[in-house]
Amino acid sequence: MATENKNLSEYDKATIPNAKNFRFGIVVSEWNDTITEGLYKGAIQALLDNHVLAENIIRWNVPGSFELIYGCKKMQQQQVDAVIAIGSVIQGETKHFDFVCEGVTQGIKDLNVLQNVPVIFCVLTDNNIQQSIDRSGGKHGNKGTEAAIAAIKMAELNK
Ligand SMILES: Nc1c(NC[C@H](O)[C@H](O)[C@H](O)CO)[nH]c(=O)[nH]c1=O
Ligand SMILES: CC(=O)[C@@H](O)COP(=O)(O)O
Repeated sequence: MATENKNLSEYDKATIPNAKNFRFGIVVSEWNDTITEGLYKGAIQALLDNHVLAENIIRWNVPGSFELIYGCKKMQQQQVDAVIAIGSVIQGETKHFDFVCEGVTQGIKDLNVLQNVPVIFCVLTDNNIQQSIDRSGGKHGNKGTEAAIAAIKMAELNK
């Protein structure tokens, strides 16, 4: 099912574990920060709505999505139950988009394989800014919300 056929912000609260005892790390890329801040807002709201305590959420910024790999690796060491990687990669004139997207995807996959703290992939990889707007609080909802719910579920799984 493509994103256009579902709303990223919708979830059944009855199916979400109570997250009041969980700690979360959120690493936010500064590239396309109007988008990444929108994703962050969605994630924070969903965590708080599911009883996560504000003092149990750590936020770090990194320059771009490629640096999410290193930032999340360090965040895994902060006694958190899950990490959320937030980025926005938008196609430009060159193939750089392909390399950034592939690199961050593989890097975050590796962190999930090599370490015992789940890292949630909240990285938009869009053809244009409108697609990013639509997925960070626009008509398709907020991928940050989706990522926060995934983080709670994975933290519960990892208990
Ligand atoms: N073009 C985008 C980038 N590029 C920067 C890289 O992520 C990285 O910071 C740089 O190559 C230095 O290592 N990053 C994004 O997050 N989004 C983009 O659209
Ligand atoms: C994803 C990118 O690195 C890209 O937005 C950079 O733009 P360009 O390919 O025009 O250099």
